[in-house]
Amino acid sequence: MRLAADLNNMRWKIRPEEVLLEVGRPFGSKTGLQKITEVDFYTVMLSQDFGLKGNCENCIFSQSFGLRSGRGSITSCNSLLPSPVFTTVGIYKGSRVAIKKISKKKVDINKKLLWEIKQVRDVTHENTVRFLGACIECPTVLILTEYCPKGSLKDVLENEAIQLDWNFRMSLIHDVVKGMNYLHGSEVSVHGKLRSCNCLIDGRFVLKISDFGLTTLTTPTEAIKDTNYYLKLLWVAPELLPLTIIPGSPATQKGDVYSFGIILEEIILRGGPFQAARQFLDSQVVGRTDCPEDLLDLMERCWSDNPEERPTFEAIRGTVRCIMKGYCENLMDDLLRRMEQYANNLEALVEEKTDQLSQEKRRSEELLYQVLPRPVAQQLMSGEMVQPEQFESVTVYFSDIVGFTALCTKSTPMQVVDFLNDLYSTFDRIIGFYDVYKVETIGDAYMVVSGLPERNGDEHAKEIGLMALRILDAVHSFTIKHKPENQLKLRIGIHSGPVCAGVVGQRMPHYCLFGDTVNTASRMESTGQPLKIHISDATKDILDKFGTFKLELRGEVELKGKGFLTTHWLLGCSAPDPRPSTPALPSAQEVQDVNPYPLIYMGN
Ligand SMILES: Nc1nc2c(ncn2[C@@H]2O[C@H](COP(=O)(O)OP(=O)(O)OP(=O)(O)O)[C@@H](O)[C@H]2O)c(=O)[nH]1
Ligand SMILES: [Mg+2]
Repeated sequence: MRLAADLNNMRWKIRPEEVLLEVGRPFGSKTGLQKITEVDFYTVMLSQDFGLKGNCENCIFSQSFGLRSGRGSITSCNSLLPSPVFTTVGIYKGSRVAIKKISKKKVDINKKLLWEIKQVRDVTHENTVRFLGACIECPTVLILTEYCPKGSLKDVLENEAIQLDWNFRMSLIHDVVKGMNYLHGSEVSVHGKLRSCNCLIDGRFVLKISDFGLTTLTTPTEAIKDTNYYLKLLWVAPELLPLTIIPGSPATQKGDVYSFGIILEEIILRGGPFQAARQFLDSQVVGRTDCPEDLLDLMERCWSDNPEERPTFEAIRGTVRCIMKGYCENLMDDLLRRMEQYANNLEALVEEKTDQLSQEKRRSEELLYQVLPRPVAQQLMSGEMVQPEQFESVTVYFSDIVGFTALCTKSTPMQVVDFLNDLYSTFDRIIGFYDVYKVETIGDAYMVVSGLPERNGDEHAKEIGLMALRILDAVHSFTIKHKPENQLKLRIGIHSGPVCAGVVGQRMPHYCLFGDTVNTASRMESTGQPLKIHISDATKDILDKFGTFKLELRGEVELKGKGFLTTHWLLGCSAPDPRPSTPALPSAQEVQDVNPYPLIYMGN
C-alpha cells in the first residue's frame, strides 16, 4: 500500500514555468532570470563566478578568461579556482539548482519510470547529489538536482593552480567510496556512469556522486557517437565495452568498481584516465609517486580485467579507512584543511585579478592623459567638475603645411595619412621636451599652447619660441617619404595674450581654448611665410625679457578683422637650448612597445 502511494506520489513533477533560468551575460554584467518557457534552452548554458576556462557545445555565455577545447566537465587548466563550471543553473522554489536537459521526444509515465524516480528520491546521503524533481513536458525534459558550486572532481584535478596534498586527495577518495558504497546498498544499487565529471564538489568541499539512476529517463533513443561518447568509454570496464554499442550505459557493481579504479588513477596522477599507461607503460611510474603503497595496490585491484578480482565498495571502504589513518583523522581538521587549500588558491586569484585591474586602470588613465591635460584629466577622474578658467597670458602656436591641398591631390589617401603621421610623430616627440600642451591637429594644422593649464609666468613665450625653432629645424631635414624630392614647407605663427580654457563635451571631452588670442595666433600663421616663424608684437615683448632671442622686424601686416599689426620673424636663440635635439624616428618595434593602444596608429 505504502509502496503504491510512494510510486504514485507525483510531487517530484515540475512544470516548466516553475523553473527560472539564470541567463548569464559576459563578464561584468548581472545575471538575469528568465522563465524556461521564454528562452531557448540551448542558449543558456551558464558559466558562473570567475576563473573558468572551458568550452561546451551549448555554451554561449562565458565569463571565462579564455576557452579550452573539449567538452564535458569544463574548467580551468590554468584558472585558479575550480569554480563552477558549465552547467545549466536555475532557480527552483527559491534555491539554485543544476538543470540537466534531456533530448526526448516522448516520455511515458509508466511503472518503470515511477519506480526509478522513487529510487533516486530515496537516495539521501552526504556524498550523493540530491534529486529535486523532473519536468517531463516534452520537448522540455529536465532533471533538477542539487547544485554543486565548486565544479566536478575532473575540474579540480585539471586545475593546475590547485595544489592537492594527500590529505585532500584522501578525503576526496573517501567521499567517493562513501557515496558509492551507499548507492550500492540502496535501491539504485548500481551507477553505470561513474566518472570524475559525475563527482561534484559542493560549497563545503564535500564530494558528491551525481547522475545515478533514472535510466529510463536519461537513456537516449539513439546513441550519438561523438568524441564525448568515446571519451566516456575510458571509464567503462572491459567486459562492459561490447554493450556500449546500444544506447544507455551498461551497469554492474563490478563495472562501477572498475570506474572507481580509473578515478583513483586520476586522483593519484592528475593526468586523466590511463595516464600511467600512456606515459610509461610500466607500473614503476606509479611507484614513483608519493602515493601510499596500499592505495596503488587498491587501484590495481579495482581495475583488474577480471571482474571477480575487483573488491566490493564495502571492502574498498575498509581499505581506504585503513589508509586514511594518518591522514585527516579529525573531520574538523579535514574541513579546515580543505578550506585553507581553497583559500590559498583564492588569494592567488585575487592577486592576479587585482594586478590585471590596476594594469587596465593605468591603460585607461594613460589614454585619458593623451586627450586631456594631466591635471584636467585627474580632476575629471576624481569626479570634480572642470570649471572654465581664464588665463591672463599664454602663448599659442599654429603651424600649417604650405601647399597641403596640392600635395593631397597628387598622393593617395594612404600616402597622406602616412606622411601626416610621420610629421606629427616627429612634432609630438619634440614638444614632449617643452612645457607645452598640444591642443589639437586639424588636418595639416598643428596647435600648441604654453602657460596652461598650469601657469608658468613668462616662460610660455620662451617655451613656444624654442619649440618652434626646434620644429623648424626638424622640418628642414624632414623627408616626405612618397615625395623625397619635395622640401616640406611649414608656416608657423605665434601670438601671446589671454585665453579662456575649459572642457567641452561629455562624450568625447575636449580641452578647448577660446578668445581673440587664438584667432590672432591663427592669423599670424596664415599671414606668415614658408619655413619662417611669424610672431606678434605681444610675443616679442615677452621674448625680449629673456634677451637671448634673435628677432627681425617684418613690418606692418594686415590681419583680417584686426587692421594693421607690427609683426616679427623669430630667427634663433643665442642661449643653447638644453633640450635634446630632434630625436630620430623610432623603430617600428619601439613604437609597438610604447603604444599601449594598438588601435591608435603611431606611425613608424
Ligand atoms: N558546477 C557544477 N557543475 C555541474 C553540476 N552538475 C553537472 N555539472 C557539470 O556540467 C557538465 C555537464 O554535465 P552532464 O550533463 O551531467 O554531462 P556529463 O557529466 O558529461 O555526462 P553524464 O555522464 O551523462 O552525466 C559536467 O561537466 C558536469 O561536471 C553542478 O551541480 N555544479
Ligand atoms: Mg554528469
